[in-house]
Amino acid sequence: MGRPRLPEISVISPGLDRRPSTTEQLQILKQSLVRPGIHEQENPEKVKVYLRIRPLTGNEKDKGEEQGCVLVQDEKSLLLKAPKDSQNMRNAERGIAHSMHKFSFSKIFGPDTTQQQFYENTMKTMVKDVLQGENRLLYTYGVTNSGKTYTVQGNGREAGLLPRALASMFRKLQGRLYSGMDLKPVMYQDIKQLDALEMKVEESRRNSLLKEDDSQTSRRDGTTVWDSGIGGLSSTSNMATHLEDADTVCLEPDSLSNSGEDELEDGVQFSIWVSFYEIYNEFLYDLLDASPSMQPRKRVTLRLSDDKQGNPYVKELTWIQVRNAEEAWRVLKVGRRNQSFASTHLNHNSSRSHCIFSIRVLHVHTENVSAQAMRISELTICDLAGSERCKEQRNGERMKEANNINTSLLTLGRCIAALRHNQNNKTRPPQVVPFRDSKLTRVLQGFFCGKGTSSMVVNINPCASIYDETLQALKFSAIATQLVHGPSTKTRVAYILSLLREPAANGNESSLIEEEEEDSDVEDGDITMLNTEALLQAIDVLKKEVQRQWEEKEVLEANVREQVVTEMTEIITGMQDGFSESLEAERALLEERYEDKINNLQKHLKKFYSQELMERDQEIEALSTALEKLKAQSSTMSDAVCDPPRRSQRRTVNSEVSRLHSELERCQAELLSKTQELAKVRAQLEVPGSAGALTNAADRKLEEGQRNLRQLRQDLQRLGMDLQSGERACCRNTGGERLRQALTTADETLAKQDQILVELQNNLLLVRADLRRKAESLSQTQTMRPALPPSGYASATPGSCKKRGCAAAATENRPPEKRQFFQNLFPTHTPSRKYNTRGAEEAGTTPYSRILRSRQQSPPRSPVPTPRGLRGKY
Ligand SMILES: Nc1ncnc2c1ncn2[C@@H]1O[C@H](COP(=O)(O)OP(=O)(O)OP(=O)(O)O)[C@@H](O)[C@H]1O
Repeated sequence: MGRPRLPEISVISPGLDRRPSTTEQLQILKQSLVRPGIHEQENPEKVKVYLRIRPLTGNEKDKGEEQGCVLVQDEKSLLLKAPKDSQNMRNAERGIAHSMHKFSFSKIFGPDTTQQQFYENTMKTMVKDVLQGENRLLYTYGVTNSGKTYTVQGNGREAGLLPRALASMFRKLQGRLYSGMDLKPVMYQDIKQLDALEMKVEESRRNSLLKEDDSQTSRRDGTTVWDSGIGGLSSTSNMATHLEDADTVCLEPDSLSNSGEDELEDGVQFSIWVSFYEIYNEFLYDLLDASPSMQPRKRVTLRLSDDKQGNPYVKELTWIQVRNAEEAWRVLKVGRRNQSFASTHLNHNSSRSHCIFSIRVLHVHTENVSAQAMRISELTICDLAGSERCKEQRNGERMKEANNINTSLLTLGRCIAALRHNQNNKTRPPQVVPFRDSKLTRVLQGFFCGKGTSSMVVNINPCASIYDETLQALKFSAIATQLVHGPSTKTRVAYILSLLREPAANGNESSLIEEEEEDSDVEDGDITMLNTEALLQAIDVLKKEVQRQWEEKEVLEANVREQVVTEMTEIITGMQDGFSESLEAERALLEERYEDKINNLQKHLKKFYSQELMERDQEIEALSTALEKLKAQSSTMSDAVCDPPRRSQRRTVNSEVSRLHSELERCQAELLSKTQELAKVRAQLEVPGSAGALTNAADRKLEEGQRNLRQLRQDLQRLGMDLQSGERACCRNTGGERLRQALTTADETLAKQDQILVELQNNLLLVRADLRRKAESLSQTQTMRPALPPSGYASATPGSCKKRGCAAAATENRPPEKRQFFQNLFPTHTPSRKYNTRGAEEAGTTPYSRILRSRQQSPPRSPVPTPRGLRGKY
């Protein structure tokens, strides 16, 4: 079953709507007693969180970004509705998130709000408070491209909060400015009395900075390259920023209408000093430390330090005394040029650093100009870098920046959450506020620890495509809306002491720290006032606290891991589904495409073959008509013309065939006679006494036989040719099956003759081998019989041997010659060869072979070779 359904709307910041607790009510009462009139304000101690919605650009509207996901319900409530393509909507569909979120703010400013209206409703009071000696911080928070820089610095003649604040401040201080330069703010909030030389240095620093502004203004198109000093990477600041459009701030008259004369303390003059620095990749850079050189140079990083009271301050930060709003504006412009900008996928001129512009006001009593008698107040405006999803960054440097930005913003969020926890849970041990975990929170720490108050401006961009990021930013700000400006937050020592006083926490009923000590120096950080035992116990308590926090973090980590795994699994499942869907679609598409192809092919083949069939039918038809015609012609000619010549031809063939047969028989007879002669010779050879003579005779006979054989072969060849010509003649005159059959028969006969010849040849070979044996035995006999007359034998034996050798050589050479002859005669006719292989078995069975065998008994006949031409022809 699915998860339990969540309510449709989540109310993220209930803090604004809840009634203040009794303690808070008491505090408010106390405050109202100290500062009369404050009770009239609504929740005066609550941290102000303003929301500003920027208008959509024409381009964004064209892209369909306007989907009504940001709805202003009234001046304090905002409703976010997840657009359909957002991750939030997907989560809502799975039942793990809400699709609508309601947020409450101190005040909401819609897209139509002008810069002046925004200033009047936010910063105007802060300027007044600062001039009355208070410390104020305003910081902007939001996704990149949501309008933070526009809100703080402005755009062209649409001056933002900062120039307006400067202008307003100088307007209020008209006639009340301290002209001397001998007092300078240093460290956290101290004042230093300068000597003549130092004053000179300060003077020249200011002048060189203002001169630089002049020179930069004159070459506005150039680009300064700064070496950020981090990994040798440079950050380039484009001078043609939107601030450059306005050399002077254009402020509407009514915003300056109020002179602050009546609000300012009597007998006090004011000296205004400004500083401008940025936190880029967790390094601090002085933006007013500009030298006139145009060469790229390594920027010097600033260090953070703590004063004696543990208040953090930026060491060696440049402070410039400004005498009017214009000078302040020029200083701001110089600093702005040195700021780290880069083009992100959302904002082509995105601030990649947190920039902090501070105005310190020295309240100088005209009667007593010593540093000790001074008061100092500060207005700090912080333009935070935009939070952006790291995965959107395609560039390594941008990714690193985004990481650092997100880390410091996360730390800020943790600090705010811890502060809220401490404020809301007064009975429980307080949490350590992790100010030290990032540079940003460290430099802003004072404003969160009761040394001043802070206000937050949340900028949002109503584009549907960045809805998820906007939602995160608003959730972040929702925590801040629950903060109240409490008294000074406890220092670490005070925190330890609070742990020691907590009997339930350390299990020790008798607290080691006496209540009386609470307001003593210990509370302010002097830990040496404690005795050793107390310190040891403090260590134990701290160990336990560390252990507790460790366990808490482990649980948190496990939860986060589980959430990440769940989310990743969902993403992977989503991806899998997507892939299988696209695979299915692809398969369907391919199937469809191939089906189409097959159909096409079938159609074409069908067409092709039907055409082919048609053509064949036509051909058959034409051939049958031609055949019919031929038949008709042949039938008409059969009786009258064809008969006599056919009969005569047949006669000619028959006579030719019989002639050939007789010739063949003659050859065979001759061969037989030779064989007989050979046999006789063999018989003679068997008589040892007359061996030499017999061998000679046999040799002679053999020679003769060879000659005859050659003659026979020639005859056979001739006969073949004759037969071929006879066949040709037959073919010319007779067409028809019968002639072909006759020729085939003749062919077969000839093949058989051929076989017989082969057999004869084999016989001859045997005879020769026999003769050779005889000759050897004869030569042996001769060696054994020395009495024989040497002349006859000596002349006869070698000669005969020689002859025999020659004859043997000649006979050995014959078969291949003969084979060659037959092969030449029937080069391609396989049936004859087949016949040769099968001849042995068929010779005894076919009637013709029987005849042949009988012929071998009778006088030999000459074999008839098969004419090559005829074989080729048929
Ligand atoms: N209220 C507004 N009215 C008109 N234009 C605005 C408003 N707010 C912002 N813009 C315009 O929107 C664009 C982005 O604004 P801006 O540079 O101030 O965003 P950002 O939040 O500072 O971005 P980043 O964090 O990346 O620096 C600018 O062109 C700016 O002029």
